[in-house]
Amino acid sequence: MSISIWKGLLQTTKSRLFVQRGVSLYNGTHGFEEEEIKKKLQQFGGGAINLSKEDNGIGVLTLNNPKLMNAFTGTMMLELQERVTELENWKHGKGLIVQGAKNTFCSGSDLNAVRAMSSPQDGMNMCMFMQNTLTRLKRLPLISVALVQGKALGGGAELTTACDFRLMTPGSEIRFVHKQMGLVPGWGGAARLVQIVGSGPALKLLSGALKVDPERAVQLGLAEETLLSSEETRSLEEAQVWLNQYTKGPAEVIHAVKKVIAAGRELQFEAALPAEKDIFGTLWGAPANLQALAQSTKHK
Ligand SMILES: CC[C@@H](C(=O)O)C(=O)SCCNC(=O)CCNC(=O)[C@H](O)C(C)(C)COP(=O)(O)OP(=O)(O)OC[C@H]1O[C@@H](n2cnc3c(N)ncnc32)[C@H](O)[C@@H]1OP(=O)(O)O
Repeated sequence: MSISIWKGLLQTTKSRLFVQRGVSLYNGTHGFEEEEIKKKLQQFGGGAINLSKEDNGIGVLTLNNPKLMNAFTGTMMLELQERVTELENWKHGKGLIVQGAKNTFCSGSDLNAVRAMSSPQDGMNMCMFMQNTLTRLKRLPLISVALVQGKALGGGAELTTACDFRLMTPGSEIRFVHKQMGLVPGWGGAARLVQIVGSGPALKLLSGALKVDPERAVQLGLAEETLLSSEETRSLEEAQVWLNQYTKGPAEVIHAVKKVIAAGRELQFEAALPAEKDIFGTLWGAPANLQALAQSTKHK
């Protein structure tokens, strides 16, 4: 078989793998033994990841560990994976808002757990587990927004990059503090930050462990806008109004919109085109398309 045919097969396989639900980045050959990692994370309890799914197709995922500024315990990492699996299977879902409880976002990993999991293998296992989950979160066929109230630090800052957009309240802050801990991002936050703001600004944010306020975040393209209210309930309402602009219409069309954009973002151009074709094919002549054709052709 010629090289070009092999290349074509590889790209088609990649584009098909890309859209499959729940595909893991890592397996045993990387030393990733998921059941072992889950047992380890289970030892570090506290907090919860709550998910409410509204009839309008908007979900609200809340990191709920306010005593520790919504730091991620081991069991919260496990619950986040469970919620992402639930969202992958939410047929009527169209949008997702990720927030923290008690008007602050997330202060990263629970340092009590970090101190107890300080072996290289434990660190790598937690890293691979969270990379898997946050990659699946980013690839959800929903339009996702991180509602940043208060502080988003370390792994919390990385979590904001695993959403499609970020909205920030007055006085809030995103900060990649990793360097100050002798670390770099490990949950995929560096790779995603480069995609969002470019390598130059990303290098400054990481090497300077810079505090990014809403104004600077908007300038960098890291945030869409600064909300009017810093009050917990009101800012969530503002975020829901913002997201509703983009989630009107049938869920299957919103899912397809997110999938073609994700394909363009993550695949080589020659692989993104067949992926887009396959996604287009699921809508052509489908109910939403036929209904639109039966109505007026004028777009308001
Ligand atoms: C891949 C990245 C990942 C990793 O390497 O595993 C990480 O994310 S490492 C963690 C990175 N995050 C941090 O270093 C943030 C540490 N916290 C702070 O800087 C501050 O707490 C704050 C978030 C800026 C808030 O400050 P402040 O408003 O002054 O409140 P307190 O500091 O008093 O915090 C209240 C309470 O919460 C506890 N807390 C806060 N963050 C964490 C955390 N990440 N892990 C565990 N506990 C945390 C803090 O200790 C206080 O508890 P009490 O002292 O018991 O009241």
